[in-house]
Amino acid sequence: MQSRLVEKVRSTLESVGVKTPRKLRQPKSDTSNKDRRHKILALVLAGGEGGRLDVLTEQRAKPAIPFGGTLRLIDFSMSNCRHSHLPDVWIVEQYEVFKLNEHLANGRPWDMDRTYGGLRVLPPFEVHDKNKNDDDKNDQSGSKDKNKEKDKKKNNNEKSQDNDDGHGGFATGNADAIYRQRRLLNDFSPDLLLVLSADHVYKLDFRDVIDFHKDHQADVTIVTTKVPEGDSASRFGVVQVNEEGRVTNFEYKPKHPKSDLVTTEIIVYDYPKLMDTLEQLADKGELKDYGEELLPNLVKEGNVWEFRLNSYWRDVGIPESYWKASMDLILKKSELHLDDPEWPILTRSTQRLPAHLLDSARFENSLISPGCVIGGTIIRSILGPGCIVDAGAIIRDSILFDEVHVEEGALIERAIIDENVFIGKGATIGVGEKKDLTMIGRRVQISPGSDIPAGEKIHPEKEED
Ligand SMILES: Nc1ncnc2c1ncn2[C@@H]1O[C@H](COP(=O)(O)OP(=O)(O)O[C@H]2O[C@H](CO)[C@@H](O)[C@H](O)[C@H]2O)[C@@H](O)[C@H]1O
Repeated sequence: MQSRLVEKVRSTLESVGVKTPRKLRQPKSDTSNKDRRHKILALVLAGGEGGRLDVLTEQRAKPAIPFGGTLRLIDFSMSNCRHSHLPDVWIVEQYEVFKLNEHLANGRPWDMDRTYGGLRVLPPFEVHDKNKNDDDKNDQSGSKDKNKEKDKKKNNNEKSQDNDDGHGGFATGNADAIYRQRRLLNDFSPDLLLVLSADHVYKLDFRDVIDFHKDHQADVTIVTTKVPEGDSASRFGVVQVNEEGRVTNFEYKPKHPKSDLVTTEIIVYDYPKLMDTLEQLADKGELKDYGEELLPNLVKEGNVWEFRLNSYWRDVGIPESYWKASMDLILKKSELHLDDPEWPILTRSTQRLPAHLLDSARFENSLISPGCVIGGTIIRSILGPGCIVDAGAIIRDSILFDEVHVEEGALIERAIIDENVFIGKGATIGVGEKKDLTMIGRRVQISPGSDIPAGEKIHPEKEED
């Protein structure tokens, strides 16, 4: 009744040329779990080591890396889930969980901290190991066959770190990570599983992909995009499609890509089909990443479709692409439009005072986060919360994470400086002919007058006890 009235108001307004707000437009399909025909679960894979990001992921999970000063990488998948009104979002974790969990704050930044549904974090876990218990009993009874039993146990462990039928333990890739959580997933029993990574910069209404998937009665829908400008298709899953949009070929990071169409790591699966396939593959051997066995197998079966994303999408899994996407925030602001009031990228931010820009400060096209105190010169750079840049220091084409202190006379060029770094008076970082990015890990102290040449990577200092 109410919706008919809303529809009438909307059509009257639009008939006289008034653009109606999103709230009044026709609602998209109902993704609420009350619709038993399509129970949808979003699964965000956030447990990879992200080793290609070098010193930035030595002490934190890739999804928890800062982006644009105040955001973290996982904010993009989380905000897209929230704005797409997905009722259940689960996060699969494994590597460096503490900082990530602190940021997730039980889902509060995305209004997902609910009693029923909302955010659920899936850490790696151990389950009952019958072999282990039997061994312990034998040990206690002082059996003469102790060594024989130990050998048996060793062989079992070599098979995998898991137990009984493969639940739990640490995953060897992201397909394996999904399969290891199958008990919880099966209990929830979704019809569709939306699998996302947590290291991409984009905005997308997942309801459009889900509608497409249902319309095509697909086994799998892969969101694809043209390989981003200046990037190489070889570091992605590369797909070929026919004229109706069916995926005809999938190659995992091929040396010689046959197309410029790549997967965005946004994939909708028919859940029973996914589990059947994982089950079959697990029987044959290790599951590893889904690009290695899972997707190629499903594509061969012939019911995998592409949903083309034509708007901004960037994978930021290597330093160069992370740096470029960060610079896009400054140089291509309108393309990304991160402060769209209808689709804001939400985050858990700490309370800070506004940035304090001193008389001596000079700026060119930069992003300065709250809590900064700036006396120096900042050119095309991004500063996270709480940075201090003393008068006479110059920062150019660089990214500083939280709480970096740059002293007077220091010069920083084309560098990524992690949180809590101190850069002493007159030090130079990344200055020279070489174009390679310079990266300084967390808590590193650069002494006054030091020269850190372009391309250098300095490992983070160990956490204090
Ligand atoms: N053990 C684990 N537990 C939980 N999460 C984990 C995990 N291992 C990795 N992940 C997560 O999975 C996501 C993707 O992982 P990577 O960034 O390592 O893969 P990559 O982007 O190279 O390939 C990816 O994208 C290409 C498509 O371009 C696919 O073909 C390929 O299978 C896929 O890994 C990340 O968000 C990561 O945190």
